[in-house]
Formats: sequence, C-alpha cells, structure tokens
Amino acid sequence: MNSSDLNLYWKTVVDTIQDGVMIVSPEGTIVSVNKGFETITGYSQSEVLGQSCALLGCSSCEIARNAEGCHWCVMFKHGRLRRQRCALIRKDGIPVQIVKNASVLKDGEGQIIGAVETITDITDLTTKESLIASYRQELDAQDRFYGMIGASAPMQALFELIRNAGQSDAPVIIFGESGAGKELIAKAIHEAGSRSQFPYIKVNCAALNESLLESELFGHVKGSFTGAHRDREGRFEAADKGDIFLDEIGDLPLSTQVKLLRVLEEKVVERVGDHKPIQVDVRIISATNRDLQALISKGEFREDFFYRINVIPLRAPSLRERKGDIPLLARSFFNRIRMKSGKDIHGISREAMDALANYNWPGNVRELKSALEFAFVSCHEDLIEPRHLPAPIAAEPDCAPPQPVPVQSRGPGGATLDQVKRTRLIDALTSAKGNQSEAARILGISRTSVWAQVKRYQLNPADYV
Ligand SMILES: Nc1ncnc2c1ncn2[C@@H]1O[C@H](COP(=O)(O)OP(=O)(O)OP(=O)(O)O)[C@@H](O)[C@H]1O
Repeated sequence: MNSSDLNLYWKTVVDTIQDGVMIVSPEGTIVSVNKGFETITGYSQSEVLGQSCALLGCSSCEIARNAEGCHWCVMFKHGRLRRQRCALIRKDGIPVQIVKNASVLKDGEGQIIGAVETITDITDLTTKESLIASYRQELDAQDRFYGMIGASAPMQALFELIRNAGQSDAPVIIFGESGAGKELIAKAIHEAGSRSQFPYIKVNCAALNESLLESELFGHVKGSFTGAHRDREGRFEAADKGDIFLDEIGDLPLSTQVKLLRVLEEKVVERVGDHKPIQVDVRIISATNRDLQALISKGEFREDFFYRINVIPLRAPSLRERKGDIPLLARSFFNRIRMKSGKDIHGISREAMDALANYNWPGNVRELKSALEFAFVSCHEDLIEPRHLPAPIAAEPDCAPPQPVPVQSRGPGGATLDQVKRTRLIDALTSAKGNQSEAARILGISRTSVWAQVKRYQLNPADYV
C-alpha cells in the first residue's frame, strides 16, 4: 500500500473514532469534521462546513476572546492546546462537557494553514465526578459537626445530644478525659443553640488563682485591690445573652463556687469591690476531666453547686472507645497539617494507620493530632510509616478491642482513673526530667492540663529533674 492509498482510507479511519475531529482555517472557518463531531455536537457536516467555529460556543474560546490583547483563538498563538476542559453548546442548546486537544497545521514553509482539534465528550465522567463530590459532601456532613469529626455511634449520639442541649437554657456539664474534645463540644453547643448570635466566652478555672479568677469572672471596680487602676467588666457581663464556658470546673475554689451558685440562682453578678447587682443572662457550660463525686466526698466540691451545674450532663467519649474514628481523624489532621507545612507527603501508609488504630491514646484526639504533627517533622519520604510516629505509638501492639471506659471508672488492675493518670504523669515527668512542657508533649495534652494535674496530684516537677 502506498501513501496515496493510505490517504483514501484516512477519512474512514477518522470517521471510526468516537472523538470529534474538526479542521479549521486560520480564520476559524470549519473546513472538515468527522462523524464523531456530528454525534457530539448534533450538527451535520453540511451544517457546519464554511461556518465559524464560534458557532460551537466553546467556553474556553469565549473566555480567550474576551481577554484583553488576546488573539481570539489562543491555539494559534501557542501552536497547540493540551487537555483543555471546557463546554460547548450542542445544536439543541444543551451544553456538553468536553476535553479538547488542538494543534496548528503548517505547510512545508512553516506557514500556518489551519488547525486540527479533537473533542472528547466527558459528560459521563463529569456526572460521575459530581456524584462523587455530592456523596463526599454528604459523608463529610454526616461525619462532621461544628468542627467535630466522628462517624462512630458514640459520636453520632453525642451530636444529637448537643443539638438538643443547644436549644435549652439549662446549664450543661461536659465530662471526659483530657484531649477528648470537651472544648469543641462546648463551642458546638453554643453554635448549635439559640444563643449563637451572642457572645461565647471561655474561662479556664485552673489557670488563675482565686482572687484573679473572681475578678476575671465578675469584674472589679477601681481601687478594689492593688493594681485595679480602673473599673473592669467581668466575663459574665461580657457573655450577656450568650454562653460562658468554664473549663476545668473541678479546680474552682470553694469560695468561688458559692459566688457562682448565686449567679446561677439570682442571675446577677457583683463586681469585686462593689455591691451593686448587675443583671446577667448567661448560660453556663462547664467541663471537667475530674471525678466530681470523689471531690464532693473529700469536701473539695460543693454538692449544691454540683447539682446546679449538672443539669444536662454530656460525656466526651475517649478515643479508645471510638477507634473506628481514628482513620477519619488521622486523614483530616493529615490534610490540614500538609496544607500548613507545604511538605509533599502523599499519605499515611497502611502499617502506620494500623499502628494508629492499635494504640490506646491516653491523650485522646489531642495526642493523635500531636502524633501526626510529629510524623510530618520526622518524615522525609512519600508516605508516613510507623517509624515516623512517636515511639510509643509505633511500638504498642495493643490489639485489645476498644473498651468503653466511663469517666469516673476504674482503670487497669482496679486502680481508679485518677491513680492511672497520676502514674502516667509521673512517668512522663520522669522521662521529661521534670520539664512540664516536654511532659505535655509526651502525653499529648496541653501544658495547662499538665500544670493543673501537677497541682491536683500534689507533685513537685523539681523532684524529677
Ligand atoms: N471530634 C474531634 N474532631 C476533630 N478534632 C478534635 C475532636 N476532638 C478533639 N479534637 C481536637 O483535639 C484537641 C483537643 O481537644 P479539646 O481541647 O476540645 O479537648 P479537651 O477535652 O477540652 O481537653 P482538656 O481537658 O485537656 O482541656 C483540639 O485540637 C481539638 O481540636
């Protein structure tokens, strides 16, 4: 077969391919199209020959034509076009999603004599893509609730409780281990509720001493103590009509509990150094990782105050009670950290994911987040492997099924949760040579939590230096 024979068959070859093929002159006049083109556009050959290719209303050409200083067909400027995703308008007015490729055609002297364009109909693909995107959105919406991630049954049940609690004005108390997400729950209650248009104010009851805490909560008047140079509004006044989140409420001094009880009962506050009652309409959301009943027995927490704040109790499930959420959480943290770090790590290996799933997570979600941050620093490869995770996670072969652990329960060997936590804190302080920030990193909890636990368990970090 010689080349002239081949030319005879060429048209048949072009007509058998499903993609559309169109040849245009340098002015954009359509000079030839194949059968695929007819199928995709709905135009017959006789209808388009001699017409301008603008007839197809291609979205990318429209954009190029409207761009200032641009030749109406970018392809003639650049010589070729590769995998351009756009849409053209069929003869019946329906848009078709396409991918097009194009090249200019030159004669023997290098003069442009036209261009060839191929068109692939990707309607099926885009339909599938949008279906996947909508499924993904649906799944995301189910697994996320005001920034909280959780597809497991305990989390789904918690989301429902939060929705209900948000609608009520009754005080809410959130129990749960450190790092389990109590603060996120408090914020979600506010955002999901009828007070969301008003302030949300957080106060950490363990971070301040008694007099500073009272001045913080209730405000003070000028001269009420050394350093009170002017009147100051307290956090309750600032939270008027909204919510106040009292974190670590178990660390609230007894005398402050009495004052808060009055705020709850009479809905008034008095600034420190003043006796003028100020009306406030604030819902209290509190949280603790301590066993309040035990504190009541020891006389360290007022029973009447406990019943006042414990109207709607919620519990943040520990991560080991909802191990099914680990991959979901890990992937979400991975994506967030990757975006921030700019490091080109592609994912978490199967083995590393298994290690995450098998670990017991005493520091809960916070520890998981820290573990991934650690992995991003130590990984210089494509995938996060077990060796990039903090040592205890990579090492711990804990294949025991997740055990529901009530907040005020007993830990291994019948020890109370407090005893287990105390031992864990001592271990961390020992490894960290008394450095509380380092101990916090080891445990995957905040420095404030370590500081509060040191205080609660009456430890002296200097003993571990
Ligand atoms: N369900 C969740 N989804 C996404 N992130 C979470 C979830 N739970 C907790 N986190 C993240 O884990 C970290 C610790 O959460 P949070 O501060 O709410 O815990 P906590 O129980 O209040 O801890 P602590 O008792 O130490 O104050 C935060 O960075 C938070 O964003």
